[in-house]
Amino acid sequence: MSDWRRLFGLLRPYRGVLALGIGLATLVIVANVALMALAGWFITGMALAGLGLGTINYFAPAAGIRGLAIVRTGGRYLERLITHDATLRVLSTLRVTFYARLEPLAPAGLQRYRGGDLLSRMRADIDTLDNFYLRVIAPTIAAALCVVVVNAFAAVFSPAVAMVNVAALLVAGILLPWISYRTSRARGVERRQALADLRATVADSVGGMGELWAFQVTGRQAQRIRRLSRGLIAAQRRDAWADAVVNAASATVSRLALWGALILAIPLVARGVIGGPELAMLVFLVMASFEAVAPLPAALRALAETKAAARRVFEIMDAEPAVAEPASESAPPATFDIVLRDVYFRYEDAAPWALAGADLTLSPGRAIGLVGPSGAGKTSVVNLLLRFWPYQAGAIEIGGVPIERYTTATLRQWFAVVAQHTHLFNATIADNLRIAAPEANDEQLHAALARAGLAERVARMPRGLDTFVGEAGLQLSGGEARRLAIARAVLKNAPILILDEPTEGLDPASEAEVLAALAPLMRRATTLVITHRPSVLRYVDEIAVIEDGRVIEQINPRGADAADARFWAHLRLA
Ligand SMILES: Nc1ncnc2c1ncn2[C@@H]1O[C@H](COP(=O)(O)OP(=O)(O)OP(=O)(O)O)[C@@H](O)[C@H]1O
Repeated sequence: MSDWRRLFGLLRPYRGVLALGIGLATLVIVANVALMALAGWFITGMALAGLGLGTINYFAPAAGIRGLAIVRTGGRYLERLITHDATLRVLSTLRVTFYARLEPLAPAGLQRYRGGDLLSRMRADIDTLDNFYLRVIAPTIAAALCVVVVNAFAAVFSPAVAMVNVAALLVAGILLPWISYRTSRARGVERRQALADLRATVADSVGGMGELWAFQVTGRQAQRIRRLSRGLIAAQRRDAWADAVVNAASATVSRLALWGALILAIPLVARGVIGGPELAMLVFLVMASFEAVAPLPAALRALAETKAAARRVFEIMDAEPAVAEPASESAPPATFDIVLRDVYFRYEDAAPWALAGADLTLSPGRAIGLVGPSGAGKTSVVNLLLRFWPYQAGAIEIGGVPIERYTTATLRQWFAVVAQHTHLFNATIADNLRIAAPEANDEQLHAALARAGLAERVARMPRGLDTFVGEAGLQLSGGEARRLAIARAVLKNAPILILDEPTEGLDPASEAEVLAALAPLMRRATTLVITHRPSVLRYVDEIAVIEDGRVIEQINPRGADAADARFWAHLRLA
């Protein structure tokens, strides 16, 4: 479906209100033209009456002028109120739909977009789409209707004046805007892209400010931002110039139309076909009628910009999630044992295999430690279990059922994950914990913190559970952030527990506390622990060694030889 049809589709539910908005916009312009024409007629009539060249009843026209002024002001107010309200509704629906489509794309489908770029699409591009109705559709239809009404009225007095006026309006309203559109179309795309690049770079720089200072490259980054900013300003300047030229040309055409009307209408007065007041009325009408086409150059330019924004928004909305959801679900498994059988997986088509024939079995109530060198495929196993990515061959089953038979929402309910890099939201400790259990009361939150060994630390904070953790949890130490993540897992109390380096960043005493807290959870769940630490591996029932995407060995860490240092050396833990 073309982008334009989709944009019209978005407006469809509000078509009644939007049509009313166009009706009001037309009424406002017609009232304005009528006001000017009537004023011209009235002043001339009064002047002639004052010279004794006729009589005039000034009550009716004076009342008409007042009435038209009221219609113009009231109509404009109502039109703005109605159309902006409807447009904002369209945009808020679109924003919600966009987010709903964005969410399932994470993380696989969003890898190639920069965070700032996505934000830009969601905010600025969607905002730009309000142009479609407010700056493109409404003014164009209103202009067309006005040109017909106003010139039909002018034709009653002089068809020739009406024809000249229509021709001038077509030049000012269609030909000039079209030339402007042709020249600005490419620039619209270029400017959107320049703006998105600038936003993404600024967002990136703010996020990585610490690194930029540490490596002393703030100057280089500032230069980059300056360069992008200059590019954007240059594009905006070119637009402003194009605007100025079109506006000047349009003003010239309107003055020529005025002269044309005078040249054609004066002989009519001389021949007695129309009176002096009608001449003034026609001239004012011609002059005022250009108000109808004044927004059209901007409308066509907005069209280019709207199209570019719509493409960027629809690109995300059309992207298919990397993993497909099943049409119907299997019943939940009776047990949560997990089997990976000869699994082959790579992140992209041409990329090397991250898992190449991986086999692994996990049983309920038992913990498996997954060890192996960096890049061996440990995190990839977790990515597949959570269905963040689809795998290319082999099978992964939970309780004997292939994981593809469950929706991602159902499947992920069964997992509690303490990831290597847990994201903490810039919110309170309580908010961060309730991600795992939205209904949990404060008592349950305190209990979970106690089990993660964080209760005392939180109790010492003046605002306790309501303490803000800062951007990405920056106001907590690495160890505290990790324990908060563990408290989340405690709260979720899921049948499958994934621990990715759960004690990284903790001193030996805290590590022992956290492991003691995790031990009861591990006994209840099917547990996979990724770690490099022998201290953690002492808590698992089995160690699986993974290398180059394959599990090459499964060993018992509690066997007799585990007392020997050579056993651990053999695992080559970093
Ligand atoms: N998101 C990704 N996109 C593309 N390739 C990836 C991605 N994540 C990992 N890889 C690649 O897949 C391979 C396996 O990575 P994985 O993260 O599973 O290793 P790992 O054993 O967990 O390593 P580490 O111990 O360093 O975390 C690596 O070659 C890595 O470069």
